[in-house]
Amino acid sequence: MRMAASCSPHLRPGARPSPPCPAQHLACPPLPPLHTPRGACLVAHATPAGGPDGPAGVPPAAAVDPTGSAGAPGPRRQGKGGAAKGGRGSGFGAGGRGAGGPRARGAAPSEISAAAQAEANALFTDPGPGPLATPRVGSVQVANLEGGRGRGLVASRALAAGELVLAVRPLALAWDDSVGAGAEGADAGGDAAAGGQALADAKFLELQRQLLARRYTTREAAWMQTLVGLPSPEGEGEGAQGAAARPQAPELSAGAAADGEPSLPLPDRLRDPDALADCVQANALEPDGGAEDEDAVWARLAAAAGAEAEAEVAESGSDTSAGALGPSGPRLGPVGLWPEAAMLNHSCSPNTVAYVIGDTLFVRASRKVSRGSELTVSYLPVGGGAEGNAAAAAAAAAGEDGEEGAGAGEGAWEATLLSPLEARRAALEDARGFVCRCGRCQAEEALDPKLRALMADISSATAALREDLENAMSLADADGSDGDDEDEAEEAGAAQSAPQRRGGAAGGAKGRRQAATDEDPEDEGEGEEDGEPGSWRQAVSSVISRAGLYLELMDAAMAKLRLTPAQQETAQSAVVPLYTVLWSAMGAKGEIEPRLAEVVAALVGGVAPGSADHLFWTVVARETAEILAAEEEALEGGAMVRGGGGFRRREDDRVLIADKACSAAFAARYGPISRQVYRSLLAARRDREEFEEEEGEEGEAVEALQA
Ligand SMILES: C[S@@+](CC[C@H](N)C(=O)[O-])C[C@H]1O[C@@H](n2cnc3c(N)ncnc32)[C@H](O)[C@@H]1O
Repeated sequence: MRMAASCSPHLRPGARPSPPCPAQHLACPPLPPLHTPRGACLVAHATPAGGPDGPAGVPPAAAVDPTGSAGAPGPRRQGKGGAAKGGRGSGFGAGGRGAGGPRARGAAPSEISAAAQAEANALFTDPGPGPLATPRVGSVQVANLEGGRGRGLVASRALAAGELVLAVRPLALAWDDSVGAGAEGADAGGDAAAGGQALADAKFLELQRQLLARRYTTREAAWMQTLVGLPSPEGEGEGAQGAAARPQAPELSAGAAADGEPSLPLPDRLRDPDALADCVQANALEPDGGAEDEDAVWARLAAAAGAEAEAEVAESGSDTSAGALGPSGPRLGPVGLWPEAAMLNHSCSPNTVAYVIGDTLFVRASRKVSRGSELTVSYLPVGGGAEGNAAAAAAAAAGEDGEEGAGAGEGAWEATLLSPLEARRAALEDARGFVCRCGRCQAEEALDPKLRALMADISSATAALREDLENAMSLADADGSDGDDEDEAEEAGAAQSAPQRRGGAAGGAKGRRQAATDEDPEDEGEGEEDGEPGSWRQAVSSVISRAGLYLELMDAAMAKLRLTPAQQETAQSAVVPLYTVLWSAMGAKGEIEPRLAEVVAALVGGVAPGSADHLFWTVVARETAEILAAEEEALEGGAMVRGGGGFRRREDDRVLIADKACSAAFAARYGPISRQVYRSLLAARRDREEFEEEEGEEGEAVEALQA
């Protein structure tokens, strides 16, 4: 069933209502069957505890031997196939109720919750190294898994979304800026993909150099002994037999302080260059988001600046330790070897999120995980449009083209979690030498071949549509600079939000708010909608129409089939990139479809909850809902609905729902942060976006003057 397509109002306080939408108006795309008028899935699209891999890809507790010795495989637990009660989004209210949260024997739940919240808040409010200084290991252990995946991390008790799994230090860590030569290579020739590969290669070499050069404690050396390498071309070493023969991993503990002096060299088996390269390739992790965690870094810098100001007022001249974070925001492109995290296997629908702050890798459960279930991380980027934002913003600040910046950061991976099965498998096989057998891959493998073919078609069509949209926007820029159609081009520029200009697929709400405010009601005639043949507006409209047609096709194909929830989710995630192109195209025309942002947020959150991309889209959906509410209020005071013992405006409900989804995404990534911290993170994001846009405009003005 499809929700009634709604028209995209032109958002401008005081504007007249948009004309009714003609039935065939493809700017109002069919939304996926998951998002029916029931709509509940937008905030609580349930996934079985432990994520989609719970029933399909993770051995049941009986098949996991938490002592580390291989156990006889037990019967596979079947997923219920239905929606788990209180799925994602329902377990974390602001203030960290944390029903399944940490419980220490004898301690009252409220005290634990307060402690968990204080710890989560400290990451954003403590000006010093605080939460970064002490490595920690949550309720997890290494276990031998069935299915040729070797060892993995399993939950030693039920975990709530947002619970800390690991906060650990690396044995080697490289950044974009730590490989000057590689970065130069990346710039050379202007080929973003080749540049991205050169940069990735330089960082992998840098990791090997660091591992060879450093000294190890006994425990660190034991970790290095146990890490796997890539399977040999002859197929020896890894796979089912190799997996059974892997040495037992050292105790998973944060007791690094008791390790003694690092005095040992790299273990002999890794002094062979091929073995070392294979080990790094199999175990290095590129944390989520393509940069140091942006929210945490900016919040910690602000906290440090506040502390410094206070100290100055008190004339104490105290050291705030802010220098450890670097003076200018997040560092880009981390890739590192965190040995404890190297026990995490990959899933295309992971149940943890891993991000880096300073050199500490934080891994948090991003869904509920049942006791004995495997914890998984994604080795692939999410691909929802948020990756590379920091890179592109930095490039823009340095006066470079944001899109190239993003491309350079992403070039190493050709597939993302939002690519179809074949592309994900090929990428993992190429880069990591294994065939992914996660729950999502298995669900997708079992899909009707015709549906899979359509998903593949849509994936290639999306790339073409994205290119067409980029060309249309260049046309708009050219029109503007020619002075022929300056207002339109300006509007198009404003309608593309900062993330979109940076090369992300998304158009944020703020840009459209700007476009809507700038728009003159008298300019709204149908004739101007699509412009003259060959105009950028017509090209954008064509992108919207074609995207709409593909969505219709997908909708029709899915309606014919009886899909399990896991199959439905994986099929729909394949159209997310198409939705993001559609969103950008509509944004370019100053149009807004709030359901579209909600759907993308929900689908990205279904695949990779707590990821930078998930947060990004929930923020966009929330801002969009706010804009809509403001618009409704300006127009007519808003439609009133009964509820909560009185009447409320319907649009306020939409804001509440979007806010709930957004705060759940933040809680999945950062733990049970307080409402106050959540709000300040949102405000800081908005400030940064505005600042970056201003910087961009200033940069353009300077360029124009220079020209
Ligand atoms: C970083 S290690 C993870 C820990 C590893 N299982 C071990 O025993 O050391 C990466 C290796 O785990 C295996 N692996 C990880 N995710 C997998 C998946 N989804 N499907 C199959 N094998 C996987 C592959 O052999 C891969 O090279």
